[in-house]
Amino acid sequence: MSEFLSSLNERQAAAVSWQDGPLLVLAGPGSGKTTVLTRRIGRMIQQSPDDHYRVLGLTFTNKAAAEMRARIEKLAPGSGNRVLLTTFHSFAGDLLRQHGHLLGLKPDFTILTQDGERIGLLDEAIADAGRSFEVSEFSGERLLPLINRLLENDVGDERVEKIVATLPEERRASVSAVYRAYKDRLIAANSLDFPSMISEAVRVLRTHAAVAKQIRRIYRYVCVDEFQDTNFAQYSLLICLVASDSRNLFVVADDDQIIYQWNGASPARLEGLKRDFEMTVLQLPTNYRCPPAVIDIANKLIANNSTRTANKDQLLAEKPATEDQGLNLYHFPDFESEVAWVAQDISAKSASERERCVVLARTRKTLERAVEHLGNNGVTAYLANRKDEFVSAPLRWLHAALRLANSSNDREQTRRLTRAFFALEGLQIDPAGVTSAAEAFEGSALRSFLNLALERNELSDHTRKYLVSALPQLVERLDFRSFCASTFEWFAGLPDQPFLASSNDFSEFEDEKKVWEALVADIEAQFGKESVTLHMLLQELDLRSKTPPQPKEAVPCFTIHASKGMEFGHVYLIAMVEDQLPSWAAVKKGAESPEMQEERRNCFVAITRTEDSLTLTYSDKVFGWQKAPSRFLREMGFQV
Ligand SMILES: Nc1ncnc2c1ncn2[C@@H]1O[C@H](COP(=O)(O)OP(=O)(O)OP(=O)(O)O)[C@@H](O)[C@H]1O
Repeated sequence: MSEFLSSLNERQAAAVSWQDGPLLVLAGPGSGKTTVLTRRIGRMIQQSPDDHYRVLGLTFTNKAAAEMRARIEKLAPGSGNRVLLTTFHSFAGDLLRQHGHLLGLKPDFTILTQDGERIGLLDEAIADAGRSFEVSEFSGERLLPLINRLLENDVGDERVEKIVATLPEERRASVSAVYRAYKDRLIAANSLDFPSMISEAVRVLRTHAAVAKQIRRIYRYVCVDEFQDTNFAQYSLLICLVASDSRNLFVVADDDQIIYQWNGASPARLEGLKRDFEMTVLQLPTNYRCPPAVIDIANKLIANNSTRTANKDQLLAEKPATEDQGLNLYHFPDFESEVAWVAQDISAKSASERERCVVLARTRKTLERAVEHLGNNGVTAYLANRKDEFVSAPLRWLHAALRLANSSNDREQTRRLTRAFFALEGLQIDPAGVTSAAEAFEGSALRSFLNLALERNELSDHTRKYLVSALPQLVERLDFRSFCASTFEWFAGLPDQPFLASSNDFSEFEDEKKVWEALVADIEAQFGKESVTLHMLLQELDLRSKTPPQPKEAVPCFTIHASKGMEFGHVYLIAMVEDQLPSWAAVKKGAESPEMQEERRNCFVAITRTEDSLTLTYSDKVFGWQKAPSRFLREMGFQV
């Protein structure tokens, strides 16, 4: 038997052996979906040494892409140049760097990562559209969610008015005009936001058949992990990428794990996929992760959702039952005693078992209490905080300098550069002065910054030397690698400033330096070091979270969304009350609402992270409010 099939069950082996045509692997948590996806890619590459086609694997997070790359490299060493494992956004970014000129984009386009920047542009688009809006009702801030939805749903200009049909007629035309103007503004500013990266990539492929044909020739096989999370624009991209004659699309998905409905994911997408690609469906019901008692309550819970795929197989536990079943439910008078107990229970475990624990909850607010109680019991806890931008002054300086080298007189980046410089050197350089000098000086804000800084007598020798040698590396030669190295040397040589070391400007520096190095290494591994240009580096950095890795010995406290795709020895799912899980919003929408079904899937995802034991807790009072036990506890078969 091939090494790619060893220890797999019959259905998993069938999925790994699948060669041509469309296959949907529809399976529950812990059933080996990621395993079969990576093994199939490894097998295909290894068994076709004389072929040149590439396999494209699309994921939602860079973490998942990196993990799959590592797994495939282990299975089929040296396969790197025949596989592209990347996120939808990174793929779209790469496509637009190469072909965006067909839409008027330059390869060094900027990604707008902050809502503030997008709102500013949208306000300008409202003015461009020449509509007389009442500002309070029709501001960029108010319109942004609607624009997001239109972009995420790949709504063409001609369909906008139908989509917003509930608005009065005059407003419909206005939304349509602003939508068009916003997209034009983005292109004119040589920038994109996250949703428009996907929709513009779709536009290139739809309007330029030769480009689509070339991509389909290179990537003869397309695979998607966690397909259930795709929004409509991502699905449209997929349709453009898969050749309609061969339909070599391999998708793994679980409709019971759709928890991004608010981001455009929908149970209907899987139905559309089956219909559009005439997918063969293969189910993998065997669960290798959870104890049988957990599988039992998971099956009972999810059976209450009415929008599931018809005929979906129940999960079957592969693990044998143990005496204690690995399942507990505890009830407390109030939330404080609940989290205090959880913290004590975790702290009483051995160090090695503690490392296998996780605390899960629907909201961060409840997790913050758990972190505090764990700390009181001498246990370090880790509450992941998604970070889209660096916050320490050294990294802010580095990032702003690189961004300015890429878009030479950007006011916002100039402002960030001068603020970071003040934190590092204690010297105030007026950003408006830099911008106006740049306008007179070939447009380079970095060059004008250098000139203005060098005029200042207060500049330390160490910093003067750095600026004189390093900034020209960047401005004249775009040698960002030497610039980064010189910058880190400059940071290391800055005089100790103990009063600053504890301030927010510096406290995260060491962590952020490691994150920077890891991100750059990851980007270079994905694209090949020599191919990474400055604008590519910046765009890819914008697509990646700046969150530092979890300290090894810390107990993670995750929202359910953050725990997706992971597994833990001991799971503590806390605050199992109405208004928490299910959320207040879902309770308001009603028992049969799509929101309530999504909450049930959240609960399903949470409990199926369990490898050995699941502990559910709830209390009568949460944050001072009387709360009823979660309806999901009853649905799982508990008497509450
Ligand atoms: N045939 C098998 N024999 C033994 N263990 C297996 C087998 N298939 C998968 N596993 C194990 O089951 C666990 C879950 O596998 P994997 O992470 O691939 O599942 P998944 O379906 O992607 O899960 P989720 O949907 O929750 O992300 C892993 O620890 C994996 O090693």
